[in-house]
Amino acid sequence: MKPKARWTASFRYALEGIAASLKTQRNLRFHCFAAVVVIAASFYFALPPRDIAVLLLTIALVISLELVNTAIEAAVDLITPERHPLAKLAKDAAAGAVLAAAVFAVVIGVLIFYRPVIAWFHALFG
Ligand SMILES: Nc1ncnc2c1ncn2[C@@H]1O[C@H](COP(=O)(O)OP(=O)(O)OP(=O)(O)O)[C@@H](O)[C@H]1O
Repeated sequence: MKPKARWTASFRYALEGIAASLKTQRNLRFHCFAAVVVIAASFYFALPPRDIAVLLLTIALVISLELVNTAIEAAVDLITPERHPLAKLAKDAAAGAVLAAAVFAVVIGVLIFYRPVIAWFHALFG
């Protein structure tokens, strides 16, 4: 395969992975929806580029970990249909990684949006 065709195929497979994960993983759909809301809010509140960059990085981290979590779940299910403590550890640790990133994402969101939202409320309701 030519290098360009190989690159195109890899890109297509990656998009297929994202599409398949979106179809099967409700949490991933929720995180993508939350990401769209956060990005829209960051433009609405005219946040400085550095804050938007931090939010984008945080969103990328959560969504990427959600995709890795999906991959680990699939790999574990492929390896063993039986209950095994290591299978549990793999799935729970992967889910824990998503949870840790999501909790810190909420903290980062509060830190960044706190002032503009308070100012917005003051402007609206005096
Ligand atoms: N093969 C297994 N051996 C031991 N424990 C398992 C195994 N498969 C799943 N579990 C336990 O059950 C939990 C739920 O697993 P499941 O495969 O249903 O994924 P999930 O967390 O429901 O993810 P999702 O709903 O996003 O697919 C895991 O977090 C783990 O604690």
